Amino acid sequence: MILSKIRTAVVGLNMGLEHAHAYKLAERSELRWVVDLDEERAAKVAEELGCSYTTDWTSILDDVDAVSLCTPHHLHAPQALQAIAAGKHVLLEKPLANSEQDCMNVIRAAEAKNVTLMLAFVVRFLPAIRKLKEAVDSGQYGRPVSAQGWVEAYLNPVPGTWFASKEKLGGGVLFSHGCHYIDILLYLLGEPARVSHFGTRVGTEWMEGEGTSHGIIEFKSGALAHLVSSWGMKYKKTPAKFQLHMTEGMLELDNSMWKVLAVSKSGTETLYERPKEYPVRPGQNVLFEIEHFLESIATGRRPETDGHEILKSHRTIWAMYASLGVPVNL
Ligand SMILES: NC(=O)C1=CN([C@@H]2O[C@H](COP(=O)(O)OP(=O)(O)OC[C@H]3O[C@@H](n4cnc5c(N)ncnc54)[C@H](OP(=O)(O)O)[C@@H]3O)[C@@H](O)[C@H]2O)C=CC1
Ligand SMILES: O=C1CO[C@H](CO)[C@@H](O)[C@@H]1O
Repeated sequence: MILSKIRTAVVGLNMGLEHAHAYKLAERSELRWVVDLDEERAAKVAEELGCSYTTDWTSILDDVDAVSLCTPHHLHAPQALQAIAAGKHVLLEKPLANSEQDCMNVIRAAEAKNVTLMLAFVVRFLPAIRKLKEAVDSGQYGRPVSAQGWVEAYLNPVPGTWFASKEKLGGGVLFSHGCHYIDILLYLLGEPARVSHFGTRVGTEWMEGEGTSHGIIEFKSGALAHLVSSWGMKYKKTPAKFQLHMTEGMLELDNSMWKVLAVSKSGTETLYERPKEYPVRPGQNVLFEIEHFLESIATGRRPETDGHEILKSHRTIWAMYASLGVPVNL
């Protein structure tokens, strides 16, 4: 079905604030509602963006075509199922759900209702990541040998919240934050073959899941990847976010995620840098994924980060957790 303007709503207004700004920027969307349990917050955002607000997201389903769910992880599956049952297209913040069974339930429900289900893996849609993919696939730099990624941050302790609960978060920092780079690694390097993982709570004892994670993936191609994810690195400032060493060169993503360098026998080349038309403004980073979601709805095409695609990277993480440092065959 081709809709002229897709009527949208955003539920949960912390990360969801970015979605709301992006829906406001996107031509295909008419942002109609913002929803948060905190009425004052919802009212403030609604006033800024010129839409309606409520604290009860289920009351607006008749008035929208699509909804972004930007709520705590343990609510993703039940809320997605409810929105899908009402025939709404869903852009779900990561993760899809905290268990494989819940993931499958959401995927099957969306297929049965013939609605678009997309996972909001914002990093995947950044132009720099597209450029990295193009460079890897071009063959110009040879074959992937070794990738290193760093997802290092410091999270102010929030004990007693859903973030601190392993059950509600669905794991630790790897599942909640490193997941972006597990997705990128699979996107760039293909099918994983074996994984291994260590996690620690040292320095992040306020949370039940691991606050620092070291994971290794061996790909079917033979390439290796090492990902460090952490919410406990108060003083670390990495110059690079991601490096991929190839047989004929090296590709590097900088910490802003808006610059890609290539090093090869012909020297160092900037493959991509943030252009002037992408100023830093609220909603800009997620605009690419929001536009992909709206286009998928309008055209009926499968979104790139649909449930099946994302379940592959969730399974990789679950296998890493199961490995406890010992390689586990996937
Ligand atoms: N891709 C990215 O870069 C990021 C993604 N995220 C993802 O976004 C999602 C939300 O995370 P985050 O924003 O950090 O979480 P927060 O807990 O900070 O914000 C969630 C918001 O949702 C509200 N909320 C909770 N339940 C409901 C409900 N039933 N109806 C309406 N509003 C509700 C909360 O209200 P209240 O506080 O009153 O409970 C809160 O304002 C997660 O899936 C997370 O993984 C988060 C950060 C970055
Ligand atoms: O990328 C991200 C940034 O950090 C958040 C936590 O503060 C994560 O949940 C999120 O996925």
